[in-house]
Amino acid sequence: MPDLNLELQELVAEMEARRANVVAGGGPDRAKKQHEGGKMTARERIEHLLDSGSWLEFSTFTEHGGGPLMRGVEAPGEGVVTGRGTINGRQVFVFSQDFTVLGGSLGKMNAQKVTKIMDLAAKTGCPVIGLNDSAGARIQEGVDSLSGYGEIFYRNAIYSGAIPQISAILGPCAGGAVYSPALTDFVLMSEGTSYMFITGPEVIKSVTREDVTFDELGGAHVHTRRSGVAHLAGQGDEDTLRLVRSLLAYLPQNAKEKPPTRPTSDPVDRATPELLDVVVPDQRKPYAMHDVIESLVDDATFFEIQPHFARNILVGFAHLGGKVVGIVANNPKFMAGTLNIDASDKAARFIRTCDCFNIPILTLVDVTGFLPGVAQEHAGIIRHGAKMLYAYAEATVPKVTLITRKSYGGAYLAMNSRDMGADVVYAWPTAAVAVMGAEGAANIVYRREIQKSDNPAATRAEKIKQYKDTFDNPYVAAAKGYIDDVIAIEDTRRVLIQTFEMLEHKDEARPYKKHGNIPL
Ligand SMILES: CC(C)(COP(=O)(O)OP(=O)(O)OC[C@H]1O[C@@H](n2cnc3c(N)ncnc32)[C@H](O)[C@@H]1OP(=O)(O)O)[C@@H](O)C(=O)NCCC(=O)NCCSC(=O)CC(=O)O
Repeated sequence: MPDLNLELQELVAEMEARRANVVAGGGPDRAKKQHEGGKMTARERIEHLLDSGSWLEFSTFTEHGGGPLMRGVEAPGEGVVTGRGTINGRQVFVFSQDFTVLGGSLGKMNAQKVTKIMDLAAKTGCPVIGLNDSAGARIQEGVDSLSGYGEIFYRNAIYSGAIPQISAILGPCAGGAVYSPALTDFVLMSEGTSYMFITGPEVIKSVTREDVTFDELGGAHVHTRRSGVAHLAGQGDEDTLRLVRSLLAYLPQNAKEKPPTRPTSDPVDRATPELLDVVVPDQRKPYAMHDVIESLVDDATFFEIQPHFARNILVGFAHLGGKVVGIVANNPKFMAGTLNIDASDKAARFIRTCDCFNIPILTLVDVTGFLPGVAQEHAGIIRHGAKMLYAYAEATVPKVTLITRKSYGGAYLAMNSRDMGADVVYAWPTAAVAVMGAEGAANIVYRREIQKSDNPAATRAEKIKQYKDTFDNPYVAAAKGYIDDVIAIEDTRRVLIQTFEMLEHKDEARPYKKHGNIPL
């Protein structure tokens, strides 16, 4: 009879030895290289991201998918660490690519580890967070690795809108690999240590002869400012992971739930007299829309998304009376708050994100119109601007619009006017709703009269005043029911909170369709 106890001890020891081998990943030298490059290892990142003690790992003993070029190759953990944990007590699923193992490259079994936790996340209705640090498709595994990407992209698309998907880019993310993050709801990058591109500097040099560094081509600075590919950037791994935790606090677990509430001691009826000094009636004086938002929301806390991209429009999350709202606001400080292609894309995407995840939308309007110009027209502002209209109309979450000052022309509609589906529209006494500004309007409508006049300048001034007196106010629109009420600036927080409360159980049906066809 063998000694059962001894046999069991040996089995346990074997499991522990195997596990230790996997946990060591590519070994201390490669881990050291990660640290020297200013990066954490895959497991250190998980520890920083999740609540302490909440980690439950899966697929620890998965091995690589084989093939002639993989004979004799060891890949402990298969280059990715996968499992579940909690963030502020709420369950999330995580995959963390391990650059110390074959450069975190993605092969067949690596992809299987990832898709397993994606499927579990979908079945249990929880967010998925991907920590990306990978050299891309595993060259030795050929088409199997491409297929692996396909399996992940497919799920990214299928689960889109069902559960939140967040990507943190903490190292290389190149070639086909970029499309998984691009298909998720939010992309966060780490400043200085991460990059994303379809083809790298060497290929670009050989094809187009352009000289560009990794960072200039696809670093966090470029993607959060110019391309709009990334939504937020942190200063290094720790900061980026902190941002992921913060972002999650504004999102529900899945499309069937509402975002968590956040208790606040900020009174729901707090008056905001400070806004009387911010929004002055002189239409030419810009003001900081950030100041307006911070005055209105709980604890002056606005979690801005894409703060450096298309700064003419602001989007982000905040709480009103403890409940999450998504805010879309023109920013008169930048390009006079006009709407252009990038602003339309940014806003439309954000509106749809809010709608997917049951987040009511507050729209703050101060807009003179779409940005005029040949470049914008030729680049398709019609197609892009249409996305905003579509996204607002499509959204069934509570939608409240507040016109702070100007709201002119097509942009009036694109900023969620009543006709475009706003549930309630408010205006401040400083608001003006018109087809265009008084100067432009007078020049067109009274051109002949001005030309014929003995004193064209005086006639022009008189006509401008006439137009202003008629339309430069909220009352024409209010009289026709396009504005539900003109409200006191200092009373706005209370009014907004009560209005969103009123809309809390809004239920709006749409006609049967397979899915809509948003202009792209
Ligand atoms: C990402 C890098 C810039 C990182 O450079 P570093 O100097 O930091 O690291 P490194 O080159 O020493 O790589 C670390 C370890 O990962 C291995 N390694 C790197 N890239 C790999 C890959 N794609 N497949 C398999 N192994 C790979 C290296 O051999 C090395 O192993 P060891 O530690 O044992 O020495 C570089 O590795 C690189 O350019 N890799 C190739 C990227 C690429 O072309 N991927 C395929 C994309 S095609 C694709 O995704 C499909 C598409 O584009 O559509």
